[in-house]
Amino acid sequence: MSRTKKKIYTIINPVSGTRSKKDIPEMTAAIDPREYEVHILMTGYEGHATQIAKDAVRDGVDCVIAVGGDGTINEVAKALVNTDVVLGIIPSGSGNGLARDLNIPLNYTKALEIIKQGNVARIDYGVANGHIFFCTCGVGFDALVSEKVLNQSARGKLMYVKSMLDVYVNFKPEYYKVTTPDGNFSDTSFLITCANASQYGNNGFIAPEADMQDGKMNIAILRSLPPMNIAQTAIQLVSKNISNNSNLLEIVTSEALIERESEGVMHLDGNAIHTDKDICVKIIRQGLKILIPEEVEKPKFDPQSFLTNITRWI
Ligand SMILES: Nc1ncnc2c1ncn2[C@@H]1O[C@H](COP(=O)(O)OP(=O)(O)OP(=O)(O)O)[C@@H](O)[C@H]1O
Repeated sequence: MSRTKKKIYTIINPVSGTRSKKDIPEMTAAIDPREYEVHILMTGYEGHATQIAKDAVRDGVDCVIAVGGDGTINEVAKALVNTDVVLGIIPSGSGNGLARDLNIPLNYTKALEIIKQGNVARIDYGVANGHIFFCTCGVGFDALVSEKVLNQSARGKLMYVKSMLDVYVNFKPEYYKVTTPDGNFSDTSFLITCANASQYGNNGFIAPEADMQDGKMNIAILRSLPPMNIAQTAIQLVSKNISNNSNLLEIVTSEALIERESEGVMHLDGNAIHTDKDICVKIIRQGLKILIPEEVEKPKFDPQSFLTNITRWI
């Protein structure tokens, strides 16, 4: 008697990151063909990955493999939360924050091996004014940089650095009031980041202690960033030492209300959107099933990769 095969959808964002993805359809199609029926789908536009992932849920697919960066993973995963469909990741973006945080290798073959191992974990996700995020969301400087990047036709690190400088020179800190069950804050700030994952991507650790399975977020509030502190703060970000920054305050909590002076931009997993003056952020505990390495041990600070990280950020 023939057994029904399990179904996998592989969703590939052809424009994410800079690495070629030409081998990925063949690689994923070769996942044990006796057991699995693999469908390969390319995204054609922004938001398409969510549509395909919703179809996957409706079609009773067992696993969706997202091939892209944090933006693509966000689009796919938000359709899978609170379902039994498991997310697999082949990191192929620019920052790859979620994959790095979960110790998923950036190498395609190794990432596929993790998927084949079939170790399913559950991770938390965040909701900010109804918008789902998995890594970080926030307001202030990094939200404005995300918005600037979104409006550029060029891509690449140079454009990113230029956008940061453009935003920095015109930056006016806003006044925020943050109310949580675990502590409050009110003052002007350079940025406020709600971190479910410990990093923005590219090993820029804004909340090195954040844990994606604890039902909480680490709210990192950087009160100011004077020019003479920029280099030191960049070093602290890549060396997981941002807690030594005297301008940083952290609140670990499961929900928060962020009030600001007017409506404006907010970023979610590096993508900028416009939202209300007040932002309600909540963490939903372990609402996403995901394939991760069996031994999830967070990488410790590695002095050898330090220079590489610094080069990436500056
Ligand atoms: N065919 C397409 N054409 C144009 N944009 C697309 C297409 N498919 C997906 N997108 C959009 O591409 C954007 C960028 O993707 P993604 O964030 O995965 O890559 P990245 O920015 O290189 O990586 P990271 O977020 O890790 O830095 C997403 O916001 C997504 O909506």
